[in-house]
Order: sequence, then C-alpha cells, then structure tokens
Amino acid sequence: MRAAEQAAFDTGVDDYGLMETAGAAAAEIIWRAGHKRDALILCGPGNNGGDGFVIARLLRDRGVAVRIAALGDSRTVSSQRARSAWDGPVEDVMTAAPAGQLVDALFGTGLTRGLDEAVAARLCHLSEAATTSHAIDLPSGVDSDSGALLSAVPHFDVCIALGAYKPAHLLQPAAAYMGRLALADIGIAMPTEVHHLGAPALCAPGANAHKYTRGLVAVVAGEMVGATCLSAEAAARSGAGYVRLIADVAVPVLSHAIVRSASLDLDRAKAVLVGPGLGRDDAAWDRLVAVAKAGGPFVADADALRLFAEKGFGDLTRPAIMTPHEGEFSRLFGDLRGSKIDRALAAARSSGSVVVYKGADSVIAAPDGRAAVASGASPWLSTAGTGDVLAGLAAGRLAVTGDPFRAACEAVWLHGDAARRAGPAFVADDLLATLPAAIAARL
Ligand SMILES: NC(=O)C1=CN([C@@H]2O[C@H](COP(=O)(O)OP(=O)(O)OC[C@H]3O[C@@H](n4cnc5c(N)ncnc54)[C@H](O)[C@@H]3O)[C@@H](O)[C@H]2O)[C@@H](O)CC1
Ligand SMILES: Nc1ncnc2c1ncn2[C@@H]1O[C@H](COP(=O)(O)OP(=O)(O)O)[C@@H](O)[C@H]1O
Ligand SMILES: [K+]
Repeated sequence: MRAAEQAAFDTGVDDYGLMETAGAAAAEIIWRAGHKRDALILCGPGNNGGDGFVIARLLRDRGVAVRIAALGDSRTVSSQRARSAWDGPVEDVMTAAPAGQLVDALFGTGLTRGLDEAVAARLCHLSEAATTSHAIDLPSGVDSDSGALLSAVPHFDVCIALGAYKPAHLLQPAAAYMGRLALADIGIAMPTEVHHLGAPALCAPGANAHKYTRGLVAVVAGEMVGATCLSAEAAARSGAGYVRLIADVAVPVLSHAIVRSASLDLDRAKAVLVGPGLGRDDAAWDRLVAVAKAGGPFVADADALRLFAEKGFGDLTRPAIMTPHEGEFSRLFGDLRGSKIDRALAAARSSGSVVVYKGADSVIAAPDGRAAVASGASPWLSTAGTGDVLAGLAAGRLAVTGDPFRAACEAVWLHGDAARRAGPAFVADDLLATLPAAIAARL
C-alpha cells in the first residue's frame, strides 16, 4: 500500500490530496448507508484520524448532525491540515456520548500495538451503543498485515477499505469483525500478486467435446470408502468428462457414471486424486508412491498429506495441488512465520505445489508467488467430509484446465458457492446436489 501511495505521489498527487480523496470516498459510502442519522466520528492521531476529519466535514456539508471525538493531538502534517479545515467542536473520545452512527477513524495501517485497554473498551461501548458502525480502513486494534487482534475490537457493520484490501480484511480472526466490506477507490493502483478470490469464468464444453477432452480424473480409494466416495462424486460434478474410481474393495458410489477399476489404471488421466479415505498404513503409502511415481499431475489431500508429513517427499514427484487444513499444514511445513498468506506462499515455494491452506479464510498459493484469499465462506462448511468434496472438485478442475493454480481457485470458489446454496445445517453430501448450480452460475 505504501509503495502504491508513493507511486501516486511520484506522479504529482500530494499526501493531503489523497486524504481528501479517501475521505470523500468513505463519506459517500457512509452517506448511502446512513443518510441523515447523527454520527460520532472518532479521530486518532495519524492519517486515519485525518480521514475522519475529512469525512466529518463532508457529512456535515450534507446536513448530517456530526460530532467529532479525538484521541489526543493530530500528529501528521496531513491530519493537522484536515483538522484545521474542521471548524466545529472536538470532544474527547473517553467522554463523548454515543450517536446513531459510529465511525472509527482512530487507527488504520499505522497501528503498532494494541489500543490502551480503556480506549479499546470505550470504542466497544460506543460501537455497541450505535445503530450502525463503520470502520475506516480497518477496525482499530486489528493488525493490518496478519489479521491478528492486538486489543479488543467491536463488531463493525461495515469496514471501508481504502484503496485496496489488506490481509486483515480477508484473514481470520479480524475478518469476522467486519460485517460487510466496502472497497473505496482512491485512484491508486495496487501492484500486488495477492488477490481476493473472485468468481471464476468457466466454459461450457464445445460442440466437438468428448469425455476425454473434458478431462479424465482418477480417484484412488483406500480403507475409508465414504471419503473417497464423496471425492469421486464431486469430481463427477466438477465439469470433468470421466471419473475412474480406483478401488480393490466395494465402494458404494451413487453414480453409475463413475467407472471402477481394481488396478491403478491411470491411462488417459489428466489428474489423479489421492488421500481422502486412503488410510495411513504401508499399503496406503505404497499406493501414494505409485501415484507419485506415475509422474502425472495429482492432488494430495487428507491421509496423503499425513503420509508425506511422516515420510517426506524424497525424490517423488510433488503434488500439483495440496489441500491441507491447519493441522495438516503445520505437520507438513512446521511453524512458519508471518500471516496465513505468507505461510501459504512459503509452503508453496518450498514444496513446488499449489497449496490450498483451508479454513474460514482459505488461502490458495502458487510457487511463483501468486495468491488468492477466499473470504466469507459459510461456517456451516465446518462439517465432516466437506474437505473430501473440495479435493474431488480440485482434481476435477485440474483435469479440465490443466492449470493447478486456476483449478484450485475455481474449486475453492465453487465449493464456497455450493455451500451458500446449501444453506444451514447441510451435510457434505448435500454439496453434491448444489454444485451443478454453482457451475451454471459461472458459465
Ligand atoms: N498518504 C497516506 O498515507 C494515506 C493514508 N490514509 C490513511 O492513513 C492511515 C495510515 O496512517 P498512519 O500511517 O498515520 O497511521 P494511523 O493513523 O493508523 O496511526 C498511526 C499513529 O498512531 C500511533 N500509534 C500506533 N499504534 C498506537 C496505539 N496502539 N496507541 C496509540 N498510538 C498508536 C503511531 O505511532 C502513529 O503516530 C491509513 O489506514 C488510512 O486510513 C488515507 O488518508 C489515504 C492516504
Ligand atoms: N469455520 C469455517 N468457515 C468456513 N469454511 C470452513 C470452516 N471450517 C472449515 N471450512 C472449510 O470446510 C472444509 C473442511 O475441510 P477438512 O477440514 O479437510 O474437513 P474433512 O476432512 O472433514 O473433509 C474446507 O474447505 C474448509 O476451508
Ligand atoms: K480505523
């Protein structure tokens, strides 16, 4: 963000001009949400507070009854200028009475430590007493780069991100404190390889498509057939043309379209899935090694990740995609430093695989430094078997696209959308029914 701001300054934009633009964009969003409801704007000592003074002036110009409460003096040149353009009274944050709308412009990206306990408690009180609450750039108390909470933070109805989403807008725990995210355009371009995962554009099969051109997925079964079954069924609804289930035991799949093979037949396979229900014994490891040695692109999930964590990758071909949850991730990669995005990127770089680091804030990272963060996933996904569905989808999209990063992004998006469509209290099997609608919406 600082580099992007500097690039704008280099083209002649000045510091205060950027603050006026940011304040105007934020004031517009607040105006649309609250109109003439009275507002209390909390202004901190830095440029976040400066934004607050600009917002206050512009809302007052529109007829809103605005009061300002500041936390000490304004310490930056721009925030002092914004403050001097405000000719109304300035109250003290610790004693100001609540208002219908609360606007938190105490601290943004410059926060270096948690708020003093009394200030944080006051922020929480004023926010709870308001009908609607807006955080400017970030809720004060949130660490911008990691999404950690450095002090107590209230839940905000809206968080207005200035110029670009920062990691904290998308990563947990911070993201859960922002009911709705609004992105305010402040006219600067962000040079970043990290994106908020957006809806993919998918293609319907062409007129000359046949089952093999659409992609054959081989799904390797093991000792827990239920998990494999969920994966195979998801792969069959991913847009791929053919799913072969490799199982030497009876697997109760629902779809007759899924073709069984007792041996590890990878003929024509564009992607292989190994891990869900695989087991962790020697026979499971032998199967995993056989898949890796076959040399084609494969997705490793669940038990395959446990086995790799125990036995190492050696000189085996690395998976095209790995889909670890928190526990599997730390077993595989140890205690890495930095935000969840940093850790996912480090894991992707060291393994050479696309890593889908799952959770309420799934991060998809590629060895070349690209990353995408999926926010807003349904918490109802925290139910057994949804990871098996995701792994099947990832393998299916890999067979369709041949591009691991794209496939992983598409799979996470479709999985999240299928969950939204399934509503509350679904079981993993229910996602199989909503997947085709999720795909249809992206054609
Ligand atoms: N040119 C710019 O830099 C722009 C910045 N903008 C705004 O400016 C914000 C960043 O401004 P700043 O870098 O001034 O930082 P902040 O306004 O976030 O606050 C930093 C100030 O607070 C102090 N501080 C940090 N943690 C504290 C704590 N827990 N208790 C007490 N004091 C603490 C710091 O020493 C510093 O003086 C952005 O989030 C955004 O809202 C926008 O106005 C757009 C333009
Ligand atoms: N609280 C949550 N909010 C949103 N998504 C979640 C949450 N918990 C888990 N998920 C998602 O649900 C899936 C669970 O996968 P996983 O942990 O492998 O479960 P399982 O092994 O039972 O299939 C992942 O896609 C994960 O991102
Ligand atoms: K803020």
